[in-house]
Amino acid sequence: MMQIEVSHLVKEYKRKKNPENMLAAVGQMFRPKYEILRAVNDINFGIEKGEAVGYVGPNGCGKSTTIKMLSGVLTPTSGKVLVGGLEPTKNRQKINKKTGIVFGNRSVLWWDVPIIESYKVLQKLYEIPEKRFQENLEEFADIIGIRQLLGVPERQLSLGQKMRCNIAAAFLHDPEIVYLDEPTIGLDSESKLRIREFIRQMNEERHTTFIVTSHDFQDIESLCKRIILINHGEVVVDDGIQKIQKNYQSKKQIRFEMDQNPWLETEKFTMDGVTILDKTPYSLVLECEIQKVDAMAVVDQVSRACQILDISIQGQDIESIIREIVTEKG
Ligand SMILES: Nc1ncnc2c1ncn2[C@@H]1O[C@H](COP(=O)(O)OP(=O)(O)OP(=O)(O)O)[C@@H](O)[C@H]1O
Repeated sequence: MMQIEVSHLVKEYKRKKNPENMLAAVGQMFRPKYEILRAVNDINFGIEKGEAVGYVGPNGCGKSTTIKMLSGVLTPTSGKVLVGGLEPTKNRQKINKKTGIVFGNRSVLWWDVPIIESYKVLQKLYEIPEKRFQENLEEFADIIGIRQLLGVPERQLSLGQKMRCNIAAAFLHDPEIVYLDEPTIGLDSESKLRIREFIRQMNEERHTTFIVTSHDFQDIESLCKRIILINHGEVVVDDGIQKIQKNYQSKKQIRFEMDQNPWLETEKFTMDGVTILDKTPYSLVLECEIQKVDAMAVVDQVSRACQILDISIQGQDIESIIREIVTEKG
């Protein structure tokens, strides 16, 4: 059995129609008109225990709506969600104990009491045995770097410190599944790295399942092996990152170091499907369309015109592949 099972999931929101003009706006005050927005439209996927999945897509595509249904905050309009075999909306307490949620732009800690006091409140709320609480605290303190922060109220912490304390808070009750919503948004690179390292460790050592929604593809690439791409409330791609990179790649970059650059004065490369991205007297960076031209044929062409000193070939990064898929299908 999958740990998370989503089948034919649909969520519709009923919302007031935006008036087209002033007159309509006045009319709306007396007799409001509503429209139905289908934010999630027949979504299906399964996630196994211990998987780390990137749940990505453009603004407003339905990511948060899905996560809210997985955590039991929202009831689906139709379709089914099962988390550990339970329907989240009907088992809120059990689901809460199994899961943790981290919002990059929201805190679950109290503003003006020391972090440790907030943690103790969570300990009571989640009924965490004292021994386990202390063990977790001890383990997290160094990995995510919060030892010195435990006695400080949240209001005195920097954004990065605050976020690290919030992440640790989400793991105190040994959740089996953790939803991360933009976990590193707005953070400095040191905090980003620390947070990613901590999450990776939880995934590897405790087999915690992760669903990560983030617009930062470094989060996704460093944490997840699989991506579910959503657009307009539907799953567009659901596959391993490496497979997506292999199957959807449309371009490659080739960088040459050379004794002298024969294309220095020209704007165009001599082969169809190849564009010059950058050039100096001793280097040339080309972009090749995979469908049109073979990278080795390009290397061959360059080697006829000059002496190549070094070559590196780079595939497209996952962010630009995802962007292309969204533009093509959207
Ligand atoms: N409470 C609500 N009432 C009405 N419409 C809503 C509500 N919440 C979300 N929506 C709409 O549903 C759609 C999906 O929103 P959702 O928040 O799930 O997107 P998202 O993928 O999480 O976006 P983002 O990347 O910007 O966080 C959007 O068009 C949004 O305007």
